[in-house]
Amino acid sequence: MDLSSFGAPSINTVTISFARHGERLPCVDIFVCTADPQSEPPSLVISTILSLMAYDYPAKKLSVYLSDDGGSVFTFYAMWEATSFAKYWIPFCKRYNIEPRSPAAYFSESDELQEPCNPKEWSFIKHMYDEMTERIDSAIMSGKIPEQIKANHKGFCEWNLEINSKDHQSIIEILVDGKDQNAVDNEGNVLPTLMYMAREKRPQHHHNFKAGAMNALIRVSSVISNSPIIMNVDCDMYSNNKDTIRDSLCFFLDEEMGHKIGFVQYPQNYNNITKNNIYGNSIQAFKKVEMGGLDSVGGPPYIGTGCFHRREILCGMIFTKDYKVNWNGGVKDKIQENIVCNIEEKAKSLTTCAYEHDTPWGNEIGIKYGCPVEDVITGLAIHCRGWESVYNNPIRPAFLGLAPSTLSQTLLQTKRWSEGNFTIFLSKYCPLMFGHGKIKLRHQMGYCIYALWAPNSLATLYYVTIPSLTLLKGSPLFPEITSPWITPFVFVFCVTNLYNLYEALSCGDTLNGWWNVQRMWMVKRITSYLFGFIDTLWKLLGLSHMTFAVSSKVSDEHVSKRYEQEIMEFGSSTPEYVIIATIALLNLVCLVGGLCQIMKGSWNVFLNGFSPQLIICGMLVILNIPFYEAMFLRKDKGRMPFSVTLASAGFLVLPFLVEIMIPIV
Ligand SMILES: O=c1ccn([C@@H]2O[C@H](COP(=O)(O)OP(=O)(O)O[C@H]3O[C@H](CO)[C@@H](O)[C@H](O)[C@H]3O)[C@@H](O)[C@H]2O)c(=O)[nH]1
Ligand SMILES: [Mn+2]
Repeated sequence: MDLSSFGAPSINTVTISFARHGERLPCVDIFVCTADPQSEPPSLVISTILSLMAYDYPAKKLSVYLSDDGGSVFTFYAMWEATSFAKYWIPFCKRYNIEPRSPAAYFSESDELQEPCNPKEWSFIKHMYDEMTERIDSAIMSGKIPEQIKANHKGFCEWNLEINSKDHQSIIEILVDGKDQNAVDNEGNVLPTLMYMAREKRPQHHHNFKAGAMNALIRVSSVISNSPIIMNVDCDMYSNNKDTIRDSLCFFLDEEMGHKIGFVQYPQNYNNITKNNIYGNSIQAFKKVEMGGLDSVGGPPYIGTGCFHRREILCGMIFTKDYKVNWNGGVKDKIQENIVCNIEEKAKSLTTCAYEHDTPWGNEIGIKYGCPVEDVITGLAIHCRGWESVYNNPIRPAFLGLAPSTLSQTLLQTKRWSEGNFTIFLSKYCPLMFGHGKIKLRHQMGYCIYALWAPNSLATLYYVTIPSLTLLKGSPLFPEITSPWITPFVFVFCVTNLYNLYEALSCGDTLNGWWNVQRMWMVKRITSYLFGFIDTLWKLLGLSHMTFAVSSKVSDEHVSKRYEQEIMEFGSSTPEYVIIATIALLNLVCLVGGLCQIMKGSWNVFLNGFSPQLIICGMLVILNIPFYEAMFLRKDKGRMPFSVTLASAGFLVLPFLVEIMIPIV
């Protein structure tokens, strides 16, 4: 997508400003968040960290910060290991100009030596990497870290017996101090600053999930590097392109328009999407067309990862026409303060549970609290303060991460997002309750549409049940094709779907992939959006509190195998599956019943107007094929649990019982 057609600065003008800045290039702080060593394994986290440390950007201007909400000694240990490995990895990457710079991704992409590396060196680095991951994994397996390793860093002392992820003091450890003359790689080049943070957690204090972690990082980094640009990624989103920092700065440094730009957002790309996108997690048209198109109306929303912000705008600054940037942050502070311990102590005091009490943090300053999509609502607030944003979608993806790889994880993630979007919608009308009254209607329009997911989920339920029932019972509860208003409806339905199909195919999706996305939309509407809606109402009534279920980035061997083969994963019983199975069975039973009636000749399908029912029901049955397989044909562990099939068969009988008692006329 050519951004310039939407009014964004073109790369040409920006390359010029880049050349002009030279040594005066701004410092950049990189934030990485992790929350749970089980769903986000430490070796995954450090691969991301290493890819970020190896950016093609002056190392003395780069600082990488990890926030660990899991407060895990294993994550800290992995970070300590990564510090030593970085001394070999970074010069290796730079010497041979390799991509991607996440060691996990690099070695899994190329199990064999790649040109132009020196074979000996390549094997040496690979061996070193394998040994490191083995040490980390075996420490995790055994549940403890060898004493001789612990003796190497004072940081390990922070973890005593009483510590757990929900109850611990602030832990701040500077692993590589960029100001230290001795912090160099094995070729004597400066290393980027590297820091580990686990903010204080106490059971009686709410910690505001990722938003709280990001805000703690903003404060901590302000006393360490205080760079004017902040980039953030989720712990699975490794850098896949060594030039991303330079590319992004081009937008901020643009002489004509740069001063208006608050943040530069990259798409969320995944490296684990199957050929036909079985869970519909990657929608190319959304990434290529819709997000890009938003550049013409002030820019895309902030989507939580793969984003560069000005520090000032994250701290609440309002845009003014004569806004002037000070690009000097970062370097100056590095020279001023030099005693690591002092800085660590100061940083700790900024990450206590009580620090934010009675302050504007989480509202006017920093990432906003109280919304499960803290990213989107924060981005909207930034737009409301007058800033624009830019979407950049280079051909070589800037970041690659992990999409949910089971059905339940996908539905859980969608539920969180639907709750979040619904909360944004409500925040307009209940500002007191959510404290985000400043969102303007214009910025909100899109979210009104999201909010309609609740009625939408009900409408979907209607369209997946009533046509079938009508077909079976022969009573027109579902409008017939002959009624005057249904014709335009059918026309609109067909045209939008055909256009949608065309767009998907032209953006690189497969036909099968498009079909899978349709199935997932249906499933998400009758489960995630429905439950998301109910949960948001619960919260509104004060009956429950906000949660943030971290999506798992690992699955066991058999589960991943099925994922690669594009076999849907069920396995355990959940209410969502009962809904899915009930609807699927209902469609099947009704289609069979309807067809039997036709065979018996009791009504002429094409003359008395039941053909739309037949078509819709038939399509739904085809859409539901993987669910029938999961219920009746599959033998593997990921099949639909028998209890779910039984429960849905029970629910299926209900409408027929109702009919016996109150006959449908
Ligand atoms: O208490 C928490 C919970 C989560 N996280 C981190 O937040 C990130 C996103 O969590 P994940 O489970 O991967 O959620 P996704 O649905 O994949 O995340 C998308 O949606 C979120 C909002 O719902 C955004 O915050 C993310 O940036 C965006 O990638 C991960 O790095 C987590 O480690 C924390 O740091 N603390
Ligand atoms: Mn994620």
